[in-house]
Amino acid sequence: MMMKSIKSLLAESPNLTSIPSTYIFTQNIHDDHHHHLQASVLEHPADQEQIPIIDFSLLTSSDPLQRSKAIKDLGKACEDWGFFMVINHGVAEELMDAIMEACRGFFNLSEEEKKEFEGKRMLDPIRCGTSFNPSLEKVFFWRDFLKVFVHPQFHSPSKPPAFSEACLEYCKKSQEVTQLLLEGISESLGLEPNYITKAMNLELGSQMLAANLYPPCPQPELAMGMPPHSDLGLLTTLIQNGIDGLQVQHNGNWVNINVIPNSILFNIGDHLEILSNGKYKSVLHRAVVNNKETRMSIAIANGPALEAFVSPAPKLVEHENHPQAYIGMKYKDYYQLQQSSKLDGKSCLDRLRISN
Ligand SMILES: O=C(O)CCC(=O)C(=O)O
Ligand SMILES: [Fe+2]
Repeated sequence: MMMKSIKSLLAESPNLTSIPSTYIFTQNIHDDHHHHLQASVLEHPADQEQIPIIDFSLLTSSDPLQRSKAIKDLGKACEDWGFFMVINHGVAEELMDAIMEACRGFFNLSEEEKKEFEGKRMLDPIRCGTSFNPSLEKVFFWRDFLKVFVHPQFHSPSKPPAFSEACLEYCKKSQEVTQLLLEGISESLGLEPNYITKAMNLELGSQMLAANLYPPCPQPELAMGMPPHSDLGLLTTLIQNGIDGLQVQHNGNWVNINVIPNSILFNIGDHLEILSNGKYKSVLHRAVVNNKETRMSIAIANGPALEAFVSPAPKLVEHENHPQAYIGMKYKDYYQLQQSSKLDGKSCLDRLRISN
């Protein structure tokens, strides 16, 4: 049976003042960062570092000097942070609003209607639920989700009616940006611009859209929207509904991400870490919750083809200085491993590390 969503939990107890004990995230109780989580999210300390901003229009510039500088900046952002905010990306604001509204519409369906999209198996193309993997978790996350495979085959829930068109269009447009970023990243690694596209067989690339809903939580300092994790795939695309809550780990600190309206966030996934032989690392990030407004985010995990075998690019493996640091694995096997495990830091990628 499907576990109760956060949405229905709140619908049944609209005056909830304390969260059920199964949502109390005690793992970090002695962690200062977590203790002061809420305060730091609301205060937005001005002196806090921020992730790099990439101006996409420079990356597509016809001026070779400007373009090569943009590629250098992109490489630096990947190396230093693994997370960056892209502006001037050309994806229309209306389109970003439309997909956000479509996802909100989905979450607003009745529990009965959503049942149809519950999805039981890992590779079911449409799957909605709550937390991450409730059957394995002792503590649940304050999050409902919808996951949809949108490439190479496009799938979409049939409800709400506007979902399919908004989703198709948004995925298509954001994919154009992702593709050019991956070409720039390829170049920044000293590889042919189309190396990643070819080696990962991106024509059949696996793209999974994950919509996250974080309703207001009466005790936000005790709960977690999404625990520290890295993403699978090459590059994740992330947008939100104007409400902050994402934190990224940088030099051992949790940094609040203040998202510039209408920008798109990107972050390095585990498979780019493998492909780059560890030069670009996937980054730990988490989502915190608040007690005022419903936060939504929409991620697209842009991965290799399910059948692609992912291992470090031979050009980036050097026996003396950069020995091969990860064993290769088929993307499909990694996907199934990750989705059927607990979401726990970089534990999945750790299994592929070679200790040199
Ligand atoms: O909600 C967020 O900002 C983060 C979501 C996320 O990390 C994910 O969907 O993988
Ligand atoms: Fe993530």
